[in-house]
Amino acid sequence: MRYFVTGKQMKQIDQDTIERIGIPSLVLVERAGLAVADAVEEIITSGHPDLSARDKNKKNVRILIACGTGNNGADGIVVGRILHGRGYEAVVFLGGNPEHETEEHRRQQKIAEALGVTMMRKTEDLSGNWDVIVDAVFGIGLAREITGEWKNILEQLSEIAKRDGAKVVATDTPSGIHSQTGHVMGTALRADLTVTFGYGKTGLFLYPGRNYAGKVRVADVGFSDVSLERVGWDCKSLEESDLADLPVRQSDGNKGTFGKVLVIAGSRGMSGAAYFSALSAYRTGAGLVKVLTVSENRAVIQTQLPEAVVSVYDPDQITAEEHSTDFLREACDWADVIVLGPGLGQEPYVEYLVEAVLEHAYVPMVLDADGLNTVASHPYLTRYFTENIILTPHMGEMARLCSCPISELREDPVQTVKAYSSRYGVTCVMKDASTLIADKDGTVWLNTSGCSAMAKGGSGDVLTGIIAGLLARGMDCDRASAFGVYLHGLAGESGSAKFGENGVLASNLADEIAKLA
Ligand SMILES: NC(=O)C1=CN([C@@H]2O[C@H](COP(=O)(O)OP(=O)(O)OC[C@H]3O[C@@H](n4cnc5c(N)ncnc54)[C@H](OP(=O)(O)O)[C@@H]3O)[C@@H](O)[C@H]2O)[C@@H](O)CC1
Ligand SMILES: Nc1ncnc2c1ncn2[C@@H]1O[C@H](COP(=O)(O)OP(=O)(O)O)[C@@H](O)[C@H]1O
Ligand SMILES: [K+]
Repeated sequence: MRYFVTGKQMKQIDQDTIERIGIPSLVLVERAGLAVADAVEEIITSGHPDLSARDKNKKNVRILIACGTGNNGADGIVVGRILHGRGYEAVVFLGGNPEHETEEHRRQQKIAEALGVTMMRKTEDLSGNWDVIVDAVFGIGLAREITGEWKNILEQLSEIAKRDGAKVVATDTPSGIHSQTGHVMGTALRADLTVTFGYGKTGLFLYPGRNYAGKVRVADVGFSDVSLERVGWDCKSLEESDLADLPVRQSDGNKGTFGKVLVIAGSRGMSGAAYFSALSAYRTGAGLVKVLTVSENRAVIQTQLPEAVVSVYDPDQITAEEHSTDFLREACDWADVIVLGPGLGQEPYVEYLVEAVLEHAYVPMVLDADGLNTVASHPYLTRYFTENIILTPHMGEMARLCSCPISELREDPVQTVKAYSSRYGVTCVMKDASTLIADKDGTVWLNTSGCSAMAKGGSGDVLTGIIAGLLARGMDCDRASAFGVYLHGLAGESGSAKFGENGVLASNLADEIAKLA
């Protein structure tokens, strides 16, 4: 498990470390600079064939370290000094108003001067045929939109990096990226690698920040989890080692042991969504899957997925009259887990169907797609929400549920998803390129697996089935959601390795999940 923090929380952790624990600020700055210098040297000696060839003559390797006036800049001066000491042609550029420089910054300048490190303050032309540019302009202290001189400098560095083919290594955060939201604050410098200190910053894993950060490495520079516990964190994130926590399949289990999933999905002319959800629930390990759909879909589902039990209804018989939905009550009583919504459509009968299921279901339920759209257009249905419900909206559906534009949801996505789930006491999976999951207790999980291969029709239906399969295997709503999203992303990555990022189909995701879950 990894923990991500906001810039504000990281500042408090800095403070706690310095003031309560007693590690001097300058020691942290030294270790931060060392971690970046090591990363730069790794790129020089291994990552780049041209550079490793010239490694024999390190003086020919040209490194520009661009420093701001805060402690991010202080880290940068340390990077310059260490690389200078190791024999590289390291040039430290000091930008901004010297009067704003921090104490650590000034101390590091003195040390660098004493060791003969090349430092310059010119801003008009930073060209220099650089092999590596180290970005130490702004870290977690970035407080507002970047304008004026700094905007020019960052844009210049961007151009130079492109022109020279230089690798860019960001110190703590790519300058210009907001460490909490991932927003570009006026302009930002795109990195190949970001070496961030202590804990991942949420903004490095949310788009567009995730694109600017490149590969992210979290370096241990001396912070302790004691401070993290005192200060708190923003969100957590699963990693591969957490998969060991997936429920073990009992060797003496039967299909009842592994749970019965009821998939209420599909409409006239729309059977695919029901199929993908049902298939994925089976592929994730559910014992028995029943599809409840319109009569027209019976033949096609039975042919595509003979392993599923198929039960059908005539939509014309579903009305506001209570007894018209009695069959749904019986179906709900049978299930251990319910999936409600994929491909249901928006005809008027769907409102009665969704209401009846929400009212009569007492087991964990994944509410997706048209189930969500129905709730969005009939908000009174939220009165049936319980802690057993997982909502899986993509950003468009979330915008409908919250009655606000997507741009507003993205202003602070972690707060958006957290506010929704705590308002309604549900688990909310807000699907995006970086999916966020919030549980009713206010914990937010940020997913880092997956790739753009998953941006394709049917992919969301597969996720719904995966979460249902994990619920059927006995996981609780929060963990089934977080693990389901993580596994779904891993399936996307392994599907993409096989079929290429353009060629993956939803059915491939369902197949890949079989090996992962
Ligand atoms: N001991 C520690 O504290 C440790 C800190 N560490 C490192 O320090 C970093 C945090 O340092 P920090 O707090 O000094 O902030 P930083 O990111 O350098 O930026 C602040 C400067 O930028 C300026 N500024 C901000 N926004 C601006 C804008 N839009 N446009 C223009 N200027 C703007 C702001 O100016 P001001 O607002 O004062 O005018 C100020 O001068 C952290 O990311 C990590 O790298 C590690 O070494 C571990 C130990
Ligand atoms: N660029 C991306 N990177 C990672 N995951 C993505 C990306 N684009 C989409 N996804 C994932 O793919 C799924 C798409 O779901 P959804 O939009 O509901 O699809 P559908 O309705 O077609 O089934 C979501 O889980 C989403 O997080
Ligand atoms: K930076």
